Amino acid sequence: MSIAFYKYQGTGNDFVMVDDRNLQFPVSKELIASICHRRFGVGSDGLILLQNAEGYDFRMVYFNADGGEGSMCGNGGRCVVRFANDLGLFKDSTKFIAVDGEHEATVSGDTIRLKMSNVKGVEQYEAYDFMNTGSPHYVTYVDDIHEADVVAVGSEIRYGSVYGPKGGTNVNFVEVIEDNHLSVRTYERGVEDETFSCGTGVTACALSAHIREGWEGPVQVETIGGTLSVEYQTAGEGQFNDIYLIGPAVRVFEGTLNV
Ligand SMILES: N[C@H](CCC[C@H](N)C(=O)O)C(=O)O
Repeated sequence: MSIAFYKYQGTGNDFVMVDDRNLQFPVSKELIASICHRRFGVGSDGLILLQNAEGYDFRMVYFNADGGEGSMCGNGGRCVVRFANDLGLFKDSTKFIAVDGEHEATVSGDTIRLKMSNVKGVEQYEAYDFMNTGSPHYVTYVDDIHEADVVAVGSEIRYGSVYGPKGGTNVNFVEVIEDNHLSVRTYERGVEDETFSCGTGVTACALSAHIREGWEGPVQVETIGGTLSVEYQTAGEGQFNDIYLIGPAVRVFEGTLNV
């Protein structure tokens, strides 16, 4: 069968997007992994199905590049908002449902402002912070982000004895540039590689830095693929509400999958 697809990217985190409102997409781990493969397929960090959802403008169903259904994806969320806007499903602001619950978003020119799930707690250790921003994130600090061995150290932690048995974690490396300004590189589980940007990861790093540095925010975050901004309200120790991930998301090309 032939399926129309669209390729989107948000700060270099790229996704194959399918309008699946007719629920025709033949979901299988192997098929999705082959579509996301950068040699044998379209090539992307993940695949997103846009489906109908009662009471919402749409549902976001996100799969990692390995074909497994992932937890929340912040950049994918921003990209699917752009896709829904391109499809004419809403004009300026939208409410949709994803694996971690309800999300609101607004579109203003190039910029997508996505409301993230509340963060209910941050585990703090000497060497790192750990929290769930829709996906699990390990946040560790380095002096020079360019020197970080993201894949080697990231995969060690992702598969290690603490997080490996719990389903793994994404691993973020943070360099503090100045007040309210970070540089972040991320090893993503499910992609099992460094990606150019990770939205839920960038969010976790901004909140971690708020706790460690006492900043007021918003926090600007540099990634390999561009700049994101994170706004938030504090809501008690290690708790945050009204978290927004803000940045660009664009359609790159479209085509047909023969599956
Ligand atoms: N790239 C995504 C994160 C995907 C999460 C995924 N790697 C997992 O934990 O299953 C983002 O922008 O937030």
